[in-house]
Amino acid sequence: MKYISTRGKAPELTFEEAMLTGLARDGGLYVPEEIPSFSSEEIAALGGISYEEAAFRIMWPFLGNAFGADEFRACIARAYAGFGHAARAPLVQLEPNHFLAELFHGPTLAFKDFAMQLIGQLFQAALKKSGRRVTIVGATSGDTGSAAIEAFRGLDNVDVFILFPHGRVSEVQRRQMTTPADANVHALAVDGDFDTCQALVKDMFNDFAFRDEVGLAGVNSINWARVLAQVVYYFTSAVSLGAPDRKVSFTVPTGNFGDIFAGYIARRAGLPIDKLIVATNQNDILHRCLTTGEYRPDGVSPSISPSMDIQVSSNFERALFDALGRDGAAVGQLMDELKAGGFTVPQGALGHLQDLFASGRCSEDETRETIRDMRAQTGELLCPHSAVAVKVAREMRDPHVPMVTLATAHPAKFPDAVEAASGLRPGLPPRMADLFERPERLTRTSNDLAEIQALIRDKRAEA
Ligand SMILES: Cc1ncc(COP(=O)(O)O)c(C=O)c1O
Ligand SMILES: N[C@@H](CCOP(=O)(O)O)C(=O)O
Repeated sequence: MKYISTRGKAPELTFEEAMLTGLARDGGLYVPEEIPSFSSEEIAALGGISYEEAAFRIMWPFLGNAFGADEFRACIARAYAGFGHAARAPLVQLEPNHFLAELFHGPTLAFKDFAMQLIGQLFQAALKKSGRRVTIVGATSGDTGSAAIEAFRGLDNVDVFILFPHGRVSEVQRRQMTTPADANVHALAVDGDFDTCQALVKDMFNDFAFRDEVGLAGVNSINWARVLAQVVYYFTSAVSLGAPDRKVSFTVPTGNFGDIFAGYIARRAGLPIDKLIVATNQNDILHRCLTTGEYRPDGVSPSISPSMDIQVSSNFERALFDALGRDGAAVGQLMDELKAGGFTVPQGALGHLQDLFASGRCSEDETRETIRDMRAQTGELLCPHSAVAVKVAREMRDPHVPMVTLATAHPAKFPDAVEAASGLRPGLPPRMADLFERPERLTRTSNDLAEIQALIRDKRAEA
């Protein structure tokens, strides 16, 4: 199994190399050269087995010979052992033929734990063998950062630096990043928004001298392993609703396009998915692009679903690559235009994207109304991100096809917004009950690349 860059100019890599590399050296993102395909019998056989066994069967064909089968099974077992629900990704019914996949039972209460807990294990296994030391630098709008810090804290061979937009994450998210005392993890509060943080991370990858000096690695969804681990719950959800004999649709609260791209991979691998619906908040660049073909970021507008406050959506590049017939030069051209302000998706590629993805948008008022109504009608207390998706799913779903809406975070990560909408203040699980008493440790910084690189060098030297 080989991995190739969406810009077509970086070396082909194995799964393990792609995982440890993050961004390709030509600025592109790694994707599998070919997508393995599962037969109807193989999909049906996922029914009734554990989440861990399903995870093994789905991911294994993507790995090549990166890990031994027993070694990979052990990594999966350790990754999901700390989840607070036996099913890992349980489905609850909201209304006839509409289900919620609760993806927030992991250690940091967001869907990011599904991938991050696993790649924490895989990094550890790979680095132990090679004796390498890496510096993980990640950008977060709140959830990736806490999941990464939780997955990598205290590990040998890894230093972690998470850049988050100062003042633009919830207090719970910030404290999840700033309260772990482990010396190898560092939370950096950066002036700017998530796009600023993500651009800084990409600039660090494109500075080859720095990249090689510190052994840079990435755990944002630019890392293929992140996307792969998220493919699993599409299969497990669909199978429990009748796949492969029945088609199932999904609505996904979307920001960086990683989660919905995992759904696209599941469909390419043979899962009978009817509609894949991109749900955006008021930062609706993806919805606008999928309807008009114009991709022109016009500034992030802070919302009550802050983890989706993104305008430069990294993984859209992976979808464009396929829509453009895997033409790396054409992708590179559009990405150059993006740097200069934006691009227009060529007609043929737009038609292709529209066949693959539907989309909808949810305003701030609609998010609040959905939280309130769903609590009253179903008893389910949604986080604002999940509410964005539930609203879009209810508007766009075919009542005859089961719809799974992904619930990507626990409401307790956003207690102020949820309380303002529903009158109920969701509480943190007992293991996090003292989160607000724990001492915080963070570094404030400007968004100057050289300043942040110097900071990373200093902190690595102290470790
Ligand atoms: C709670 C939550 N929901 C949805 C999203 C959007 O997911 P993606 O960036 O994979 O599109 C994020 C951030 O990524 C998130 O943290
Ligand atoms: N919403 C994310 C943004 C980063 O996305 P990623 O999936 O590319 O890591 C966050 O919470 O940090």
